[in-house]
Amino acid sequence: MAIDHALLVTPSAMGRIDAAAVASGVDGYGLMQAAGAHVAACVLAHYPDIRRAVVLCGPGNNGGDGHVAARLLSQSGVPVIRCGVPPKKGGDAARADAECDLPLRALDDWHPEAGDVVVDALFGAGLDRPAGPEIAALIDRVRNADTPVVSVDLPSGLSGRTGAPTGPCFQAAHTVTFAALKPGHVLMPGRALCGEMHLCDIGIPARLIVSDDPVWRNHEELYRNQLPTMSAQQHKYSRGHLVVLSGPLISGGAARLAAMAGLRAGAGLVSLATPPGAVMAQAAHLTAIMQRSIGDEETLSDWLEDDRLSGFVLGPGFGDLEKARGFCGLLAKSGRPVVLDADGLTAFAGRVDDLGKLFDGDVRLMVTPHEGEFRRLFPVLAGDESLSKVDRARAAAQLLNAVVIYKGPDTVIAGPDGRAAVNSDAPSWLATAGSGDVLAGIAGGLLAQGMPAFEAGCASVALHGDAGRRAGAGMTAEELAASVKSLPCD
Ligand SMILES: NC(=O)C1=CN([C@@H]2O[C@H](COP(=O)(O)OP(=O)(O)OC[C@H]3O[C@@H](n4cnc5c(N)ncnc54)[C@H](OP(=O)(O)O)[C@@H]3O)[C@@H](O)[C@H]2O)[C@@H](O)CC1
Ligand SMILES: Nc1ncnc2c1ncn2[C@@H]1O[C@H](COP(=O)(O)OP(=O)(O)O)[C@@H](O)[C@H]1O
Ligand SMILES: [K+]
Repeated sequence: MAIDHALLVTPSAMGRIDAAAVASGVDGYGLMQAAGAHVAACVLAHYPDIRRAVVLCGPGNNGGDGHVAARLLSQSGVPVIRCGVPPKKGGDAARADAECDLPLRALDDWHPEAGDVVVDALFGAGLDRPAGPEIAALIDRVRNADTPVVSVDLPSGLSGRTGAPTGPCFQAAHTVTFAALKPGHVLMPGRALCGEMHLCDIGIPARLIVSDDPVWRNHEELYRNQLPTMSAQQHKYSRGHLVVLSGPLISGGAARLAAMAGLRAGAGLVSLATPPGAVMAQAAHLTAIMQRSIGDEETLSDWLEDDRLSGFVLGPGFGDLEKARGFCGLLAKSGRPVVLDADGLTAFAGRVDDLGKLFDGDVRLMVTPHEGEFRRLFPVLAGDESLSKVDRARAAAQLLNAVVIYKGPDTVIAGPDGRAAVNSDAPSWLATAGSGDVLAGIAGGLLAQGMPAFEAGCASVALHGDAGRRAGAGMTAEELAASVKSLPCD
């Protein structure tokens, strides 16, 4: 069976999929056997020098997978100790426990030795509250002994829905999960707590692995059909004219980075709208990028009469928050797509309702907050610990009628219609000054070419990561902007 690596399924949806598989005739105990076998195989493959497997089993089906793994590891010749709590009666886990003839010791009946590998089968999808003191002490003991951990489905203590620990949590070296990744495997800090991920097929039919609330890993199929294409009939104006609103003399570099990235993302023309006092300084740095002196709302209004201007980036290095609000109002009224980033976002801290009202109708606002900017704009959402990053981005997208690119190592792209994607494979060296300006420019470049906002958001984040990989570790934002690759030809 081909696994859909792009679909993220919440633990509760996974429970329904599991039930549907069993209802359709799949043997539930067979699924547990397959799950346990994958776990045992992972241990054997990654720890060939293992001296002893310490399998920690919880009361539910996660523990059931552990009982199977313990039996198979033992049959492979690995010394195994099995610790845990007795399984709930009557289910698959109880059967797996009965079929394993290793004694089930108490949870604390284990003293770390060199060569131990822990198999963490305490809690998976069923975790619904913080682990109690006994589990907390065990997690501490494993951590202090520096024993490697292979977690079954999820590191025990981690919420598969939010990616946040509910209390004490294992740090796994490997996590073996089944049928589909869960949001907690890709959202931070969950992704880091999982270690290396292994997604395994246990025989649940692909047609059943669906979700009524899908979240995707960011991947090409989400946006490929909407990417701008190039053909012989085109001229530069038909490829869009992106305008980046530039700030004062001292901070013009951010707008230049965005402009260069927009050009490389395929906009036919890119102009900086520069305050008069900064025009000469900018001119010294520009070649392909054009410039227009725009000092106030009146000159901007006049320029907006040119309906070939097809997209705007407002915020990088912009500085003047009041002016940013005024400019944003004019851009909104122009009916064209706008990317708000950095100072363009801070300008609306405490005023998100005003921002939402500016952009009603078709979705043409994109906002690109990092964690701090998100917190400034949406303090209530940011402070609600029951919400995942995906939930927060979706709620923000609805409040603003915008596509939200909520940045970080686990960038979430969300639309007001509820569509959401998580990008978790960007290189960590994107965390460098000016990198966000480049992302805003890519997004502006794609929107200026007429790409719909959600797809443009997903594509921008992917192109940004690709550019980072191409530029390599140690890159600067200038090199990142220069590494943005223009789009495929048709
Ligand atoms: N999806 C699939 O297709 C397949 C899934 N499989 C496996 O099944 C796993 C899900 O199994 P599961 O539903 O039995 O949940 P699991 O995580 O074992 O928790 C069990 C119980 O623990 C309890 N509990 C919760 N939190 C607690 C806490 N902090 N401290 C103490 N107790 C706590 C709570 O019970 P309660 O005490 O509330 O009665 C809960 O119900 C999944 O992760 C995967 O490994 C495979 O077998 C193959 C097929
Ligand atoms: N650890 C990380 N791994 C991958 N990408 C990251 C990481 N940290 C930051 N990024 C990305 O780098 C960019 C930084 O943007 P931002 O914080 O706005 O920086 P700046 O304001 O300096 O341009 C964002 O696209 C973000 O998603
Ligand atoms: K686990």
